Amino acid sequence: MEIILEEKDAGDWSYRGEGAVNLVLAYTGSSPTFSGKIIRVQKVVKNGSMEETERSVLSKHESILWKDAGSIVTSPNKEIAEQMYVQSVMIPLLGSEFVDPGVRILVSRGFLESVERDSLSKRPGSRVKAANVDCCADSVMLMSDHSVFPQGASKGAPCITVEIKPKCGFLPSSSFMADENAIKKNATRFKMHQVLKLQQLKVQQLSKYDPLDLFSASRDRIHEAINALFATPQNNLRVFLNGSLIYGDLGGTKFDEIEAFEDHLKSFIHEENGLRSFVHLIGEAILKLGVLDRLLEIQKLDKIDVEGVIHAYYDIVSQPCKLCKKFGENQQSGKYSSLHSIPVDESLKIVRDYLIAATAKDCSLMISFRPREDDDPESHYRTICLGSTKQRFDVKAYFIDLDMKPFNKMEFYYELDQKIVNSYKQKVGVEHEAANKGTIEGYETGY
Ligand SMILES: O=P(O)(O)O[C@@H]1[C@@H](OP(=O)(O)O)[C@H](OP(=O)(O)O)[C@H](O)[C@H](OP(=O)(O)O)[C@H]1OP(=O)(O)O
Ligand SMILES: Nc1ncnc2c1ncn2[C@@H]1O[C@H](COP(=O)(O)OP(=O)(O)OP(=O)(O)O)[C@@H](O)[C@H]1O
Ligand SMILES: [Zn+2]
Repeated sequence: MEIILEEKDAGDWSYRGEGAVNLVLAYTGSSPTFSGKIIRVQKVVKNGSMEETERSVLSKHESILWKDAGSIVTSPNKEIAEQMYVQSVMIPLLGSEFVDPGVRILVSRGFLESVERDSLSKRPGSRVKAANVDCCADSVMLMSDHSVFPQGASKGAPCITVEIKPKCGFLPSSSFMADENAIKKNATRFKMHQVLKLQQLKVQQLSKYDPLDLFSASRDRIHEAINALFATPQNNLRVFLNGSLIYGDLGGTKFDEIEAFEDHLKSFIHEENGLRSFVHLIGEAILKLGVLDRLLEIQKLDKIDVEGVIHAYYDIVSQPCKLCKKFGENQQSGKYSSLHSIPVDESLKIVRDYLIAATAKDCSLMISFRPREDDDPESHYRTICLGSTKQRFDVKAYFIDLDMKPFNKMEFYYELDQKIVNSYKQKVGVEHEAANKGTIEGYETGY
């Protein structure tokens, strides 16, 4: 008989955290079916009207875009289409080892309403303001809780999990980028976006993290990236001990005291400088599992940058290209005309690849460690040895949030990109001016 979560079951699920699109709840009850599991519950934007047709099917253009990708298009509703996207698009690219596609389970409206009520006090105000639980959904995604190891052997051993949102790990080199945006070839999207986020008060300080370091495959640079993530975790780093947050910001909870975090590490890493060793442990896991290499390749499916892709988008939606119109006939007959003269299948591939890359630029990675004792039975996990203490750890890694990015976000993507590069150029311009002024003033006062 198919399981349906009803209102009476809601008390067994407790708020874990959320992103922009999903609320995540962990199971706290005693049923073996759900032990060690979480559910991802879709949210719906507040004041945004969602038509019934929008909920149940892909848009017309999405159906064309994904027509050859497994059964995404024939899925009976959007939730199943999302799951098919992970199965038919992301797993073949990322490999199945690090992806848990999850299963959908049915829920009643009463369950969702109850979950919404119970989690309200734990949710951050900004997220509550932006979206509610989508109480009209009829299913949620059930997945393993990747912040713990499944119960079994080594039961009772502590588990530490680090969650990293690596963001885009390469610099674009597309010739379709406007000359005045050449700065994009030298400054990462992450670094530039930080400037805009600071202006918009979305972050309190500029992050020290550089995604190019994390993806570099160089041990020292990876350590540098992880240290920077600890210095400015924002939404790029979280650490869990046995499923509970101990460092970083999740939902309404925030832990940013590095000393308190190091105290937690003491029971896990038998060394004074636990943080340094933990950073090494994460670095070894990234290198040994090779888990970021494939992700980077998928991110690089964004070959021509949004400044090129947007032209293909207008051809697909059969609208006059707003960019070519804005920048005039010269540009139209210039470098963008080649994009406007390709067959529609090629335009579709360009946009499809861009959206797949967008998923890979936005997902997160959860890497878990559990100490292994010499007399522990054989483990099917990979093992990492920490050089400094000679301790051995089981390690596992999973990507989370491999959601399909909506086709109708393309114009938004282009506009956000321009906003990011403009605010960064402005900042760099102001700094140059200030530096020049300083030199001139120094020159003047020096004589
Ligand atoms: O555009 P970006 O790079 O800011 O990424 C968005 C994320 O912002 P970030 O910069 O990581 O804080 C953003 O994360 P937050 O809400 O800021 O935690 C979302 O992940 C968003 O994706 P979606 O709307 O949930 O599909 C992300 O949007 P997509 O670009 O992945 O669609
Ligand atoms: N399978 C899982 N196991 C453990 N924790 C999870 C799992 N899936 C999600 N989480 C936790 O819940 C948080 C929110 O989940 P998720 O990133 O899927 O939400 P989202 O709304 O899709 O995010 P985004 O804003 O990036 O689109 C994650 O940052 C992570 O801490
Ligand atoms: Zn154009």
